[in-house]
Amino acid sequence: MRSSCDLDGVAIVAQDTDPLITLSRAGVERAGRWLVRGVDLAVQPGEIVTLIGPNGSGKSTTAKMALGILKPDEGTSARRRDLVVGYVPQKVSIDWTLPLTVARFMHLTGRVDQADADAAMKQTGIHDLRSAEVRTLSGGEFQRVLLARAMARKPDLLVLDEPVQGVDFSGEIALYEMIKGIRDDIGCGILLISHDLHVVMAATDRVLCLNGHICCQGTPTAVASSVEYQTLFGKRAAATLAVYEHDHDHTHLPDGRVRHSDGTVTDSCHPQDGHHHGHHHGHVHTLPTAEGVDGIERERETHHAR
Ligand SMILES: Nc1ncnc2c1ncn2[C@@H]1O[C@H](COP(=O)(O)OP(=O)(O)OP(=O)(O)O)[C@@H](O)[C@H]1O
Repeated sequence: MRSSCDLDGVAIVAQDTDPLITLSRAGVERAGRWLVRGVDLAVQPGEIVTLIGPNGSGKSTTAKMALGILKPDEGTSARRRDLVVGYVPQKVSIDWTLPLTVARFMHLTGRVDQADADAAMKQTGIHDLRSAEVRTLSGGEFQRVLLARAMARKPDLLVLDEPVQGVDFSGEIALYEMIKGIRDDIGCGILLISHDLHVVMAATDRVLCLNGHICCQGTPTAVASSVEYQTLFGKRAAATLAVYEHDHDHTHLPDGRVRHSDGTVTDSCHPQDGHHHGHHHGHVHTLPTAEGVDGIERERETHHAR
């Protein structure tokens, strides 16, 4: 049984068997423009859902709607009652001139039990860094500190906005292994945001590709058994990474317009676009880049080059 929507347009889900968070046909509009529209999304306990899409495609906006930070202007956003969320945002504002140790940073926002903070620091491998100044940490260490801080809350849902940013390839693999380990240990749901359009965490149950709406969704393909990927990534990486093959029936043009499968061009995506399942290539998102309009295909090359 669900309670009715409150004044914020955010429904509270009463039943423990419902998903942790649910978005139904949800959208956010600013200054007459839909940042995202028509988004259906649910995350169950223990499930890993990865949102992918190019820069500005609405991934963070979607996550913020799911968390209730942003109110949908259309559709609904529902969360389980008393849902505990661990959120690692894309950007963290810190006054780097102030001395701040890792141990203090763990308690900076919100109350966290010391025992939970210690356990989280151990699990993310940063316990030995607890007396270190946050400003001296490497990118990978700082991401692990953010993860530890989110975990110490013992969340039902962990929301990670680009957790592997600023982290090198082996650090990325280590972080993905850690995130999977957290899910296995505490059984929380995980909503992961990534701008890598092709390579996702292998433990991902479902991938949603956003570009102002859900362009396509499905399960990634495991690459662990592929000799080609083992050669490219190494054995450990191939076991941790998977490939997502897109399936779109329309093309996003560099000027923001959309070409549909029947050849017509419209100013924006229709909310009813997408929602396709299955996996095959044969689509192209053309995005403006310094060199021209080669967004996705270029990213694939970049990744293979690593
Ligand atoms: N408050 C706002 N007012 C107007 N436009 C906004 C606002 N917040 C975000 N946007 C715009 O909405 C679009 C989606 O932003 P969002 O941060 O959700 O994208 P994203 O997919 O997470 O991007 P990135 O990969 O670059 O982090 C962008 O074009 C952004 O400029």
